[in-house]
Amino acid sequence: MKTHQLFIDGAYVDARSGRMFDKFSPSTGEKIATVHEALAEDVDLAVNAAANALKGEWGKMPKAVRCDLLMELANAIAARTPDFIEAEVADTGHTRHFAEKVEIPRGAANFRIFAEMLKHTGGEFYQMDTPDGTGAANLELHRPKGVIGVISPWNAPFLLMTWKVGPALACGNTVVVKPSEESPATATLLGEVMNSVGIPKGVYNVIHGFGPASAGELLTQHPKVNGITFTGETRTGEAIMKQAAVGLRDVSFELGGKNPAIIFADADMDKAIEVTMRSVFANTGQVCLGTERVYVQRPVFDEYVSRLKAGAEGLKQGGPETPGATIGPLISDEHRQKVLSYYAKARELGATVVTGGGVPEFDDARQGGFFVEPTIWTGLPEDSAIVKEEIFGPCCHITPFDTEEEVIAMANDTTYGLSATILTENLSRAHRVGGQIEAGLVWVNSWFLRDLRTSFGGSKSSGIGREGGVHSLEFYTERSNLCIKL
Ligand SMILES: NC(=O)C1=CN([C@@H]2O[C@H](COP(=O)(O)OP(=O)(O)OC[C@H]3O[C@@H](n4cnc5c(N)ncnc54)[C@H](O)[C@@H]3O)[C@@H](O)[C@H]2O)C=CC1
Ligand SMILES: O=C(O)/C=C/C=C(\O)C(=O)O
Repeated sequence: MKTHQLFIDGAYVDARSGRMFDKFSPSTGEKIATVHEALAEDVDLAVNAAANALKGEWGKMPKAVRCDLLMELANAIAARTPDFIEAEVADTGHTRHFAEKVEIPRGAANFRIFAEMLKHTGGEFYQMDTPDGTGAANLELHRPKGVIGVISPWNAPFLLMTWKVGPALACGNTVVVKPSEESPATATLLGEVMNSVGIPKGVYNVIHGFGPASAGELLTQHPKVNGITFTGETRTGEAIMKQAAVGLRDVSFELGGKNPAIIFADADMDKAIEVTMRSVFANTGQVCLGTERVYVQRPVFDEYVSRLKAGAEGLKQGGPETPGATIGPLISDEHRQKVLSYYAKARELGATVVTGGGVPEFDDARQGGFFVEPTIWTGLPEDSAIVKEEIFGPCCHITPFDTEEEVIAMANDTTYGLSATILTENLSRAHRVGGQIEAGLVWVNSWFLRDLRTSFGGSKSSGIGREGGVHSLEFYTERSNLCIKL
């Protein structure tokens, strides 16, 4: 049984609050860890450690040295890949394949890319004329923002946490990370690796706990936190924004989605199935970028539905302990209840259940886990809760369409605007339709293809701001213009 302490000022410490909570395995339901919960005194210690580190060795470190250190950190994470995989799959129930191929390598890449980018980024310079003819020179300077509060979710814990910590540290900030209460392990383990490569103490701090009236709320309200970055549910984003308003702290939010996939009749059907099998079912549908609404042009509707059904029924359910498993459990019993409430609602609303819709039965340890059946519906109107609300499970609703105009209107008829996927072999159509989709990310003939230099984030209720490439550097620094009269 593991115990996860807090990581503050370069050391693992017990929470002064004296409070602990339990962490359960998503794939068996058994208790796997006890976690120390940070309350006011602990949060204060972590934030003060981060604030002090800005004034010490880290704050004075030349940019090139800092970036080299982060490259070393990326290599050290890669060297500890098996440990990170074990920690991540135990907390999340993810298949080993997903952790090995996607999550942990991206954790290392999230440090490498921003260290490389920062090292080679030049500055902005504007020369201006003045009435006396001597002119002036403007230098746009970038300073670290300060102490960054990182609130991260459980669906891809290491990937999403390092996506924030990587650029924050590359820009010279310090961080206090509050990982989800459902996934404390990899953020905690990272403290050990930070120490092993010599990242100065206080630069990276981890506090555990919940959101309201716990570590999350206390961190985002702390007056010495200068910026807050968050990935999670839209309503939580709204709560954090209110908390951040005191003291006018800057925020960067990546929030929920109800993302469409649009399959045109001219699409390569093998590709359409391959792409949407991933976009609907990868990580058991617990991906903010995932597809929960599929729109299929009428001539290929029946073929698409029957082939996606076959694909869903071919998935093998199981956690990291199950050889050959291709789809894992949901993160918690609470989340399973939420997903199942939508399964029940779909039935009440009269959906055609193409496949799934229930809880699978197992005759082994998986019976205690938080599994639900991969599920496909058709036949519901566009204004039903199933088509409008983020479910965050392995499920989608499929609607037929006839024209481009009709499908663009349906795709955009949502309060969200995170991502979309278009399947077509017609490049002009891809360009025409893709440009009209109100979402931060639109993929054509692919999904989750990520170039880390590009902007990442959502419009409407799916977020505030963009991270990725230079956009991360913009959020994690404070600009000042130095105007020198010549
Ligand atoms: N868009 C996305 O990437 C994600 C969406 N979700 C959605 O959110 C639903 C709820 O899942 P949760 O884990 O409860 O997500 P959440 O958005 O409530 O939690 C994410 C993080 O925010 C923290 N938090 C919660 N309330 C807070 C507050 N007032 N102040 C500061 N921190 C706070 C949590 O402790 C956690 O670290 C899921 O059912 C799913 O639909 C969940 C995770 C990620
Ligand atoms: O690739 C990224 O940077 C972000 C991926 C986001 C998710 O997987 C998510 O929030 O579900």
